[in-house]
Amino acid sequence: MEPKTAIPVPSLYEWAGGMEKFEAWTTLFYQRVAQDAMLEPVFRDMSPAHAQHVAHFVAEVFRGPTRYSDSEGSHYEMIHHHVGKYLTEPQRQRWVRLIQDAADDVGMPDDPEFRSALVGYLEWGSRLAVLNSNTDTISEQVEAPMPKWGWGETGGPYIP
Ligand code: HEM
Repeated sequence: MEPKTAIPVPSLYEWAGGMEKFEAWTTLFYQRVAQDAMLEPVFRDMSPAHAQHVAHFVAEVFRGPTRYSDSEGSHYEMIHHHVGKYLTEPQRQRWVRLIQDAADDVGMPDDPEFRSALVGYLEWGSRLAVLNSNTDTISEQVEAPMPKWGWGETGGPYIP
């Protein structure tokens, strides 16, 4: 019997379609945020580079290139952007809803394994953002490493 060849498991970044896909996703999302009655006031003063920075941050967490931490920020700085913003649970839920709709509309992979990992990350990250926003101090170390996210319990995409 032929031994099974091990197929390397792609990173979430690779499976999603690379940086262009992340940038298209967050660009569409923040265009919609700017038109959303609940979230527009929260993001009214965001920088023109905001959508790109969030794309590069999540791409790096999903094991893509280290563009965010090389030149745009760090995990500590990302947390710092949320501190003292006093975000609410309804705002978080709206953020999660809109970013998932944008994932559908830019054609992010919709297989169960990828979406399980994506939703898990968005729930985790958005809840931390709300927690951090409701304090005025950061307990995280300045040199804290970027988080890393993987496939979780499913272990990888379904490859027949
Ligand atoms: C996985 C979840 C999240 C990630 C990865 C994330 C990431 C980021 C990053 C990278 C920045 C800095 C952007 C820049 O450099 O311009 C930022 C800023 C910010 N985020 Fe988040 N964020 C998340 C969740 C949320 C949620 C749920 C909210 C609100 C409901 C929120 C509100 C904000 C605000 C208000 C800023 C500052 C905008 C400004 O510059 O005025 N974030 N976030």
